[in-house]
Amino acid sequence: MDTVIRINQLSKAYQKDEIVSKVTMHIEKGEIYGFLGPNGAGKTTIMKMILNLVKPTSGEIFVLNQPVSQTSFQYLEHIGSIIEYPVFYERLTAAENLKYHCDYARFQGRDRIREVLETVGLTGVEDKKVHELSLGMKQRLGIARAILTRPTILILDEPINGLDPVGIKDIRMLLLKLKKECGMTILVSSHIVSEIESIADTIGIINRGQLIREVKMTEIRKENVEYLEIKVANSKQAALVLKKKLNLHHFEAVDTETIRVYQHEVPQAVINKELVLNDIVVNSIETQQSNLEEYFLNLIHGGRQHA
Ligand SMILES: Nc1ncnc2c1ncn2[C@@H]1O[C@H](COP(=O)(O)OP(=O)(O)OP(=O)(O)O)[C@@H](O)[C@H]1O
Repeated sequence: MDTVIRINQLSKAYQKDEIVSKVTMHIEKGEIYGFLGPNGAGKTTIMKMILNLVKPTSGEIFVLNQPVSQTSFQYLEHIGSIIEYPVFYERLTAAENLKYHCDYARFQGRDRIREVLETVGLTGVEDKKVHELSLGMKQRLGIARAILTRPTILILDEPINGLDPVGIKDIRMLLLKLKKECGMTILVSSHIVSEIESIADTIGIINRGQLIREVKMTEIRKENVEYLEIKVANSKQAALVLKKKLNLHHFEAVDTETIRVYQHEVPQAVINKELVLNDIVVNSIETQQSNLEEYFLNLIHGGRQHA
């Protein structure tokens, strides 16, 4: 696979404060790269450095195999972006805002305006003034503007921030569509794991300026532990049966009615039968998987999170 954005040992300091520290990242062609980290971790600063809006203190950035330097701007025609939030002429219409962007970018293709509005699901609102649009619509209009000149890379800084569940779903669907139908490479940041988990191909986890993990989602799914969650009338008694009768030892009673079994060698049906034979009421038994949220919190806080 081609690496579209390669970042090597990138650092940024303001005065003596190093807010990005030796970050190395690889964003592959055609993937959605979820850039995850708590507020203030350094995500926006890294995105700004990729876009040549902030000068790195040290390290290297390559976009489409070309090194980014203070004087390189040509590569930016391959990138569409929204950093922080999209800013519009609020009293102009959606279409007028896009038209101005075409002029500004010296892009000859005004018929593309209708096309991008359709892509982002804003057909019919071209004549609405921007201040009349909802936050979710503004975000989608921002994405329409970012893809107007047909860039191959899209960089979005927390595009889901502040949106309601429907707005979040719309953006997720839109990003998947841009990846699938337009072959775009998308770098999208978020501080909320669940917003990105279902669409990302790769996750980069950043905390306090350091990239603590870059991992394919397929790997995370493999790494994440599968366990059997059993709901019983009395988890203490059930634990005794698991230990004494089935010789299991890797399990935990999460509360008085829930047991999680992390060993896989004893089939679910056998566990169920043994509990029932020993007069334990089993209300449900099902396979579960710890999710990215737990994985993320583990990495950020260095330990499993308990409620
Ligand atoms: N120009 C600047 N001068 C000094 N400090 C800055 C500057 N820009 C950012 N910072 C600091 O760098 C740190 C990282 O900020 P950044 O905006 O990159 O984080 P982030 O992960 O995008 O978080 P958020 O989601 O809150 O925007 C913060 O502590 C911020 O206050």
